[in-house]
Amino acid sequence: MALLIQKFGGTSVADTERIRAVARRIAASREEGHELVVVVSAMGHTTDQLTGMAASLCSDPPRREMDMLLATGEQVSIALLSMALHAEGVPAVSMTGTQAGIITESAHGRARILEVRTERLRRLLEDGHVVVVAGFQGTSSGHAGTPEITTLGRGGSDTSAVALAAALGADGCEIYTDVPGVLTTDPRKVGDAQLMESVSCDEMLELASLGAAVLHPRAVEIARNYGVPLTVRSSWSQAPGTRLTSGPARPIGSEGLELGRPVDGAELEADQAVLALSHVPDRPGVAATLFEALGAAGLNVDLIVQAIHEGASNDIAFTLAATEMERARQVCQEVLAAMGADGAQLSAEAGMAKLSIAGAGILGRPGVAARLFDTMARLGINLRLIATSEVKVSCVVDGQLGARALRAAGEAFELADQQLRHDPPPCHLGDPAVRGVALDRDQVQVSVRRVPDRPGAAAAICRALADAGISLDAIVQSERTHGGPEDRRRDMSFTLRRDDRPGAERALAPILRQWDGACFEEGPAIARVSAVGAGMACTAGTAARMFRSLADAGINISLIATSEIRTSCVVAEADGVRALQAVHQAFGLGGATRHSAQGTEAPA
Ligand SMILES: Nc1ncnc2c1ncn2[C@@H]1O[C@H](COP(=O)(O)OP(=O)(O)O)[C@@H](O)[C@H]1O
Ligand SMILES: N[C@@H](CC(=O)OP(=O)(O)O)C(=O)O
Repeated sequence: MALLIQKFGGTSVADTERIRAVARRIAASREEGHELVVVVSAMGHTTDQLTGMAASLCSDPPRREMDMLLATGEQVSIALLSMALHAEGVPAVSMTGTQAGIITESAHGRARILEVRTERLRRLLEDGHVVVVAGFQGTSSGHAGTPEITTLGRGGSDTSAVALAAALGADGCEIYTDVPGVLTTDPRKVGDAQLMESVSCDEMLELASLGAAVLHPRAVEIARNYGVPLTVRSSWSQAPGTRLTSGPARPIGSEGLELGRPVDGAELEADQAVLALSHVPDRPGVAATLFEALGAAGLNVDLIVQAIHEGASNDIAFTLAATEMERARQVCQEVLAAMGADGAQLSAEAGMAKLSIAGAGILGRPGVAARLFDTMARLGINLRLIATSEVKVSCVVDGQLGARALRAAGEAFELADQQLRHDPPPCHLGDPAVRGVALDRDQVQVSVRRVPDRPGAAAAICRALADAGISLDAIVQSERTHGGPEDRRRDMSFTLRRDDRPGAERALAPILRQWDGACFEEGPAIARVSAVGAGMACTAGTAARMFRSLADAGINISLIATSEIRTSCVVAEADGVRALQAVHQAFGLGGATRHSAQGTEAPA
């Protein structure tokens, strides 16, 4: 007999017929002897409909009232499912998040779970009940100690389910949805997407936060932190679905279930070089040609960043081992000459070091990157290049300052000596370079022009955004500079969530006023296509293959950002789905089996 948490998403409980089918499935699990806690979402697109109703009445509804409204969606499904279970002869009790003991922060609309008080759930389980819990919601103790209904943010029922599994020490958490499991990409957009039997939590964290809606990244983070056995399966079949694999678990600390220490370790990779090209022509195929040539010369590139800048030409920078710098410089020169890129400039700097902090708690906490950059700024260390992902933040700094930078990062994140590593071993050869690809159309690209090129500038931008609760992705500094040595400026581009754009402009206004001539600039509508795989860092040529597939489809790349296990390209919004299809095909991810989603896409 096992204790299982089963979560059924909105599509699986979209109407009473489906609720009945879910009840039968739960009854069958119980027949097998399992103890069950069931988490459900609101029926179908209820949450979108409620949000639409609120918007029709008020342009900026109070967050407290939004939580009060949205929490009703899940309350309908728990009651109906419990009734359907009674009809199947299963003793079931429905519980709101509050009744189930889900205690959260007081941040309305995006609350993190602090703890789950499991006494009542355990008593009901001992009495033989199936407990049906409303996902996506909890309760805070409020400012004056008064309990308030909170919601966890869109897609939050996955988070509720995995948090309950962690707190109850369940034997497994099963996410039932409208697809057979985690596929190589969204089957609604790519017809031949294939099922993955297993995927690591690190890879899933990236995929989920880059657009794979099948699992919420916060749920993956909890599963990874506490070692919850997690599977994703279809509500309509008995097939085993996808198993998530994670490293060793850690005990639930006193700091809050979702708020544990965000950073697990820091590492420094010495002897790096930065190659930088500026004023490169902005047309499809440039990045592909360059990185193919580097790959053909046997050069393994690590981080890559690229963005379009003033004059509609590109700046591209990448890092690799310093021992390979001269050969890389030669290859770049040859490629630029062959392209006839007369106005392009090339620079190469050895003696650099890459400092990285890693931890599943970085996800959704923009303050973590900001704290790292603040720490560097206080030491007067300039950031040559920045790469961010959901589980890692890296920056390239002057190699002579590397050891100091690592120590300071260790102090800032309260890391013990054994959590600080010099020159970490390379990744495991044999991991697939690309497991899956994802498309995110919820992002916008923005630029901040004429940022002072001195320590602390990137930190100030990240800090201002972090204080406003805004996460940045893909931060790219231009290679070209404006102004003389006294007042040298660079442009910075980044992507952020579409909803956050107005808030970002407001948050940055005070600092931009201090930097004479600096300004905020919105880019065109974009889509971000990303490839993710644990073997990416040790498989030469992966990025080049992605760039080539886009070039062959005639798609221009306006921004490139990589981290260890992913490469993201920003393209025009209209090219998004075609870009996803091209990249999926380029890595041979398609197959003969057809998997389709049962639900309908959420209304725009
Ligand atoms: N890599 C992927 N694998 C599987 N499904 C994906 C992937 N990327 C996006 N999806 C989409 O996620 C959807 C499931 O998530 P969601 O609609 O939130 O389900 P639920 O209603 O069960 O919560 C699928 O219908 C599919 O279109
Ligand atoms: N009902 C909430 C929570 C949720 O997780 O839903 P689903 O499991 O259907 O993605 C939402 O729509 O955001």
